[in-house]
Amino acid sequence: MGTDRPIVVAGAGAIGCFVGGMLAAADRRVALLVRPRVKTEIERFGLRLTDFDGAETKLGAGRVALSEDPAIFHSAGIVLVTVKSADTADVADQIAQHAPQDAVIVSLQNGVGNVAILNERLGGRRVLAGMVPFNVVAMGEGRFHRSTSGDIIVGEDVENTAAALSVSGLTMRGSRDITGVQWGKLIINLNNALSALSDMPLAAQLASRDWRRLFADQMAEGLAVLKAAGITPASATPIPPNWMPTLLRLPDMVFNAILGRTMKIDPQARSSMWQDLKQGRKTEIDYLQGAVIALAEQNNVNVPLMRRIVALIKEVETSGKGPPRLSPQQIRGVA
Ligand SMILES: NC(=O)C1=CN([C@@H]2O[C@H](COP(=O)(O)OP(=O)(O)OC[C@H]3O[C@@H](n4cnc5c(N)ncnc54)[C@H](OP(=O)(O)O)[C@@H]3O)[C@@H](O)[C@H]2O)C=CC1
Ligand SMILES: CC(C)(CO)C(=O)C(=O)O
Repeated sequence: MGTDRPIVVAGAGAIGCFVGGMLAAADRRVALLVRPRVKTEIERFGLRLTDFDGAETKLGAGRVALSEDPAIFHSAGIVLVTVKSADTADVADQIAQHAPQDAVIVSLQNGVGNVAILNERLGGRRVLAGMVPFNVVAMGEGRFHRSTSGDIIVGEDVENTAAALSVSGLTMRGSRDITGVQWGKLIINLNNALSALSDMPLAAQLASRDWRRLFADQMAEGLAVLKAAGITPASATPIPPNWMPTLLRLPDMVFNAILGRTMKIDPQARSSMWQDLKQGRKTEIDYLQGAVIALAEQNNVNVPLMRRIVALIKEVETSGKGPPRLSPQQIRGVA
């Protein structure tokens, strides 16, 4: 695979620009497959990567290659897939057409279905699942802000791709149970919709016990589905996924003490689904709640809260009016 060949980022948005930018800042050769809007933004402002701990990395536009043309994959050693799940099939076809056969493809996407789509379309190339635990918000003018802590987890492989991609300020670790890690992340991602419907920063939401109880109730539905389906979710933090509903329901003081010890989260954090609604884009709800609901149906488990949340998100997607600022009671349908 060789890290002397470029790392090509397939889809330069919040995650793609942050991860690609951190790799470029560590002198890796990085190329971004970009949309025209993002290309213009980076050409004008360069990249400014800021962090929850106050770290800041600036890169001039020339530090990363930018192209709208998928021919940019032609000499890739590693391709990082960072498009939203609905775009995976299209970008996979572009990679299949242009990337070398020995390029390693790493999905840094949420959800549990992207790797299967990539494998199906990439004609025998090596595809690894990855999990990004932290939140990145596109702030405009070339700034991408990482607002929560955590290391990226990548499926373990003999070539140790995770280590090859680890640089100062951005650690990637290998895991033998990447499928469990992805399911564990999906349970956390069920909250993306609640963040989007509330229009609140994640830290403010987590500070409210009413919101935490709602998070917990939806997660409990999700965990019951995984249990019925025989799936064991794994955690990237010291807190096992199955404990999360109980922890979230704890009184503020106890909850804050535990959260403070396990992760950092700053006031800017907003879920990727909030960013989608804010920009009038379709969300990944079908790939997050949708994947759990499909399993619930196969295993005869009721998930009424999750179904209501999906319906609310779809309403907002259709209206195009952006995050609707609903309260926990409105989301539960009791207000
Ligand atoms: N943001 C976050 O904090 C986190 C996100 N994730 C996951 O990471 C993945 C990426 O999310 P995020 O970075 O937020 O998404 P973004 O929407 O910010 O970025 C994706 C980018 O890819 C572009 N794109 C899509 N298809 C193509 C294509 N064929 N060619 C070129 N560009 C393309 C999109 O353009 P356009 O919009 O014009 O289609 C967009 O600019 C998702 O699965 C998300 O769930 C995981 C952890 C945290
Ligand atoms: C916020 C975070 C990190 C966890 O839900 C995320 O995965 C997202 O925004 O999509």
